[in-house]
Amino acid sequence: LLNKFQNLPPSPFPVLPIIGHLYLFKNPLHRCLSKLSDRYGPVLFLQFGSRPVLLVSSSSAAEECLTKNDIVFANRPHLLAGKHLGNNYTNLTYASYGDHWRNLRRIATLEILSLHRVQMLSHIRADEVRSLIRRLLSSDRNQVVEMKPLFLELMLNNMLRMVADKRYYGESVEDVEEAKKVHKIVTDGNLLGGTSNIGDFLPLPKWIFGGGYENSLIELQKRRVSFMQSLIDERRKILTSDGSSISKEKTKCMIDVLLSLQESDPEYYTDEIIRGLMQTLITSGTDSSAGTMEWAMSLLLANPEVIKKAQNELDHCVGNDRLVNESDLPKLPYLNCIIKETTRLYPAGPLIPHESSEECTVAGFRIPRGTILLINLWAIQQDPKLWDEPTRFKPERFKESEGIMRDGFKFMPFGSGRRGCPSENLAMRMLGLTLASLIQCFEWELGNEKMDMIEKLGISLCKANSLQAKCQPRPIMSDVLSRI
Ligand code: HEM
Repeated sequence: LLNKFQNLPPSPFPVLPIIGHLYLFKNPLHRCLSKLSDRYGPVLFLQFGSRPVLLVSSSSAAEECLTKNDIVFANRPHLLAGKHLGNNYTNLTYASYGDHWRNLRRIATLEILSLHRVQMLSHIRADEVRSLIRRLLSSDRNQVVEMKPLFLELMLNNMLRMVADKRYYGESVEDVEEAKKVHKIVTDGNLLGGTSNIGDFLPLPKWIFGGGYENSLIELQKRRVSFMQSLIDERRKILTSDGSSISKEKTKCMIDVLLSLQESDPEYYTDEIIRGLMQTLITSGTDSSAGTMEWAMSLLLANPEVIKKAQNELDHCVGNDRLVNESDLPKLPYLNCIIKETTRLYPAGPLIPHESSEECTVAGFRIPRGTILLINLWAIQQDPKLWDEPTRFKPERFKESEGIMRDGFKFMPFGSGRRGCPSENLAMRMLGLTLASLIQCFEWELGNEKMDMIEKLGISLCKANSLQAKCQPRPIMSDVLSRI
């Protein structure tokens, strides 16, 4: 009644004192919130403890938020993780909309993730995929391979080589102790960054809730800062060893580019800014891409006819006398449909978080300033009103669509608007090349009798239990495989 009077969107009843609607929530949150929307409507007003939340689960309301109200909703919610891991909300992912965020976003898109630079570093991705293939070739034919760590290490090597020209996993890693340290920094980051912290929503003293969590964040951030700084120092030493200035021609990785910018504008491009950008790319880039790879392979193993079709496409368009490469990807529309269908069912960011900086209206309702917006992308991408057999894995449904990873506001795994993912191009290359290579080179089967598709929502939407698979080199590719 009160909501109606204030023209707020409907709310499930009752709203309890202090905890609000928190009593309704279970993991995984995107599924639970989707059920609430089915029951109470696609535009809901919730109380996460003391914080007001607008939950949007229809494509038309999402469109309104990300077009007409895109600037109003271009902030991120301030949560404890962003305070510590996001360097007091100053990192690209966590920063509020404004000049600072715009600058970081410009540097990321123009200097680091531009088409040109991503293209220039394609040899890194090709190298790392070859290294993964060698690891799979060296495993015993009947051995069950756990895929999750392989994908995580692949994506980490990709990102760390792009960022710092260093690899930490797999073959030819010199310092094993250092590699272990890096692994721990990343996995702790995924764990803590993805933990929901009740203390963010309840106005209770820290010593009751969240004290231990906050201490872990602070301790992790110390380790991260010291690791990132050591990489910067190392690159600075290499680049300036001949006493000359850092010209653009000398730059091999992202830190180099940022250090060359630091030479011309030391006040803005401080080491702190460089560390923040490094950290953002490594944390946003690895878990999301590795998780999506694992979902894609799981769906393929559960649907062997789809692998066959993709193999036919590869044999036809690329052949069997060389490995697939990134420039083949536009010629592989069925592979593209597989990636789309994977990210439809398992979007890495199933609940996209924004926050309103002023009052606005959505679906005719009044949305107060400071409201957290959660767009339930997972629910929208499986909305039975928009999708035929929404829960089925059917890559063919994207047959008529073009290469782009968007279909209005009903399919947008990389988000949309100002805060949309700046790295779609890089992610699609990493996913496309890895998946294509695994399909081209191996026959796959499940490693255990039955596969589960249980979801776990951490920093991104991951498979709770690692995919177990068996693979055999395809005889038709034996010549190529003997040379890599
Ligand atoms: C399968 C892979 C990926 C998916 C599905 C994905 C998806 C997303 C989504 C849904 C968002 C939020 C959009 C919004 O708030 O409206 C996002 C933001 C972001 N992504 Fe990605 N992403 C992927 C890979 C990557 C990679 C590889 C990088 C970097 C190397 C990256 C960097 C970022 C950053 C920095 C943001 C925050 C941008 C901002 O707040 O301005 N992502 N991504």
